Amino acid sequence: MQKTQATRPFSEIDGPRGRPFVGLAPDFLRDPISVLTEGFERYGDLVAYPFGPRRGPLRNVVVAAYHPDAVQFVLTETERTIGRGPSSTRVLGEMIGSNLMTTDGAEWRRQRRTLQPLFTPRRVAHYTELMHREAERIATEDVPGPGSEVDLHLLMLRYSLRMVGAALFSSNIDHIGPELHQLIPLTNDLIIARTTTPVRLPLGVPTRSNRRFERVHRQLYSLIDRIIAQRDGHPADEERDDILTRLRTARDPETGDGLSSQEIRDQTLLMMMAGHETTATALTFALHQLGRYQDIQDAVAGDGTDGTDGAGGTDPVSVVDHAQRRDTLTRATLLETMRLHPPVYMTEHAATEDIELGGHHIPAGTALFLSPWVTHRHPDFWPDAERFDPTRFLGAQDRHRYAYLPFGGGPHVCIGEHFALLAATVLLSTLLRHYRITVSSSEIAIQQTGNLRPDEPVLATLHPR
Ligand code: HEM
Repeated sequence: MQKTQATRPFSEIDGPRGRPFVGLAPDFLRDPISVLTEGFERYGDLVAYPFGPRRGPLRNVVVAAYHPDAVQFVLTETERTIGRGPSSTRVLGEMIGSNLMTTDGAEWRRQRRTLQPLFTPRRVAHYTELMHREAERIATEDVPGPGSEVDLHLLMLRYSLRMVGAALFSSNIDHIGPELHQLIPLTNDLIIARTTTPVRLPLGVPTRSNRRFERVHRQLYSLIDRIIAQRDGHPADEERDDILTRLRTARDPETGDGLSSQEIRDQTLLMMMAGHETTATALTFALHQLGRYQDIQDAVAGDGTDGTDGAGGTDPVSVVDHAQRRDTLTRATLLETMRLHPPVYMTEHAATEDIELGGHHIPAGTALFLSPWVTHRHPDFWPDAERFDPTRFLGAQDRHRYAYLPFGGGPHVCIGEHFALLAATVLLSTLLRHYRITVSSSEIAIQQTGNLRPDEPVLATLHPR
């Protein structure tokens, strides 16, 4: 680390005191978004949060960086002086194996090199027709009837599961929906509990919590094995062009090595878990916002159909063509939704060497938090931050590149970003061409374990247009 004269010591980073011995751990486990937001409002761009004693050998102080300059530093230094949060990554690995989210260094680079070509915008565009087919099915087969009330989140989970199932396995995986939707929050809870426990016994020690952890781990793998076996057991009429086939034939461009079958299980399980719920959450919040703001909804419904799509078009365009365009109100609506409700509202990192961040010295080993939720509301970068205004994302934008990070950034940027945005754009366009949506409540109660998700059904009425 290059220390400048002005570098201030770690101990001078301000932050809440927390409770004796345990610091803010209980408050954080209960309501992380409030702890992060209040820390920023009170102490500013860099905040020290005690998660144990503030001093002594058991000291555990986590630093949250909210200013886009510091966000940029953390994300772009990743794989150099900054790595993943060690405990959460280790525990995630115990649950879902060795994959892009649980490795770093040379092993992660090898995996990323091999998988990256599967997720380029051009490659992902091949799935647009398939996404449109699944979106039409949702609009025509899954909405109970004209003027009926639906749970938007359930509907979006169904869409994103079908879409992920079709893209990953060319299979209809509707039948695993109930099991998976029960397993995802359970998995999150177990991972958080094991990450934050003061004494983490090896999984081989048969404590009650270890046995539960192992049981859920086995259930997840049994699920992925059943899906793969079901898919392989059905001969395809034509050559399949799904992600599983591509994983099986993918080669590391540097060494020519392929992935083992265990690695393929781990990566597909990760993609199913990482891609499915996050996309559904983004869509649920987007539809809910549009239910609140009917004028914006009408504009999005007309986007692409009346020649005023912001992309200079003058003819109505199909959902599939419209989804390929970048500067559209539909896409801007999704981006603005994820500004206010980023499905991944916080990420954890750690300094692997001594660094300087926000003018302070940070010793190696310190855990670092970034929070899209807080940075996306930073008043210096987002005027009138609480206002839902998709036009922020239309046309030329000269804001700080790291003031917006729903998909992270730097080397570990979300590999599924283009896929998720495309799938969500297609669904939004399709559904709004069929229905006008009104919502029953102006707010969505939020559950914050793991990722963001609605805590209760998000009720809406779909009126045929
Ligand atoms: C709206 C939907 C999504 C959101 C908001 C989202 C968000 C994120 C974020 C913030 C990260 C960085 C995490 C970190 O730095 O610790 C990430 C990483 C990742 N995401 Fe996504 N994601 C979404 C959809 C998807 C989809 C559809 C897939 C898979 C097909 C996916 C697969 C991954 C993987 C594999 C990583 C790890 C990348 C690496 O470290 O190399 N995500 N995602």
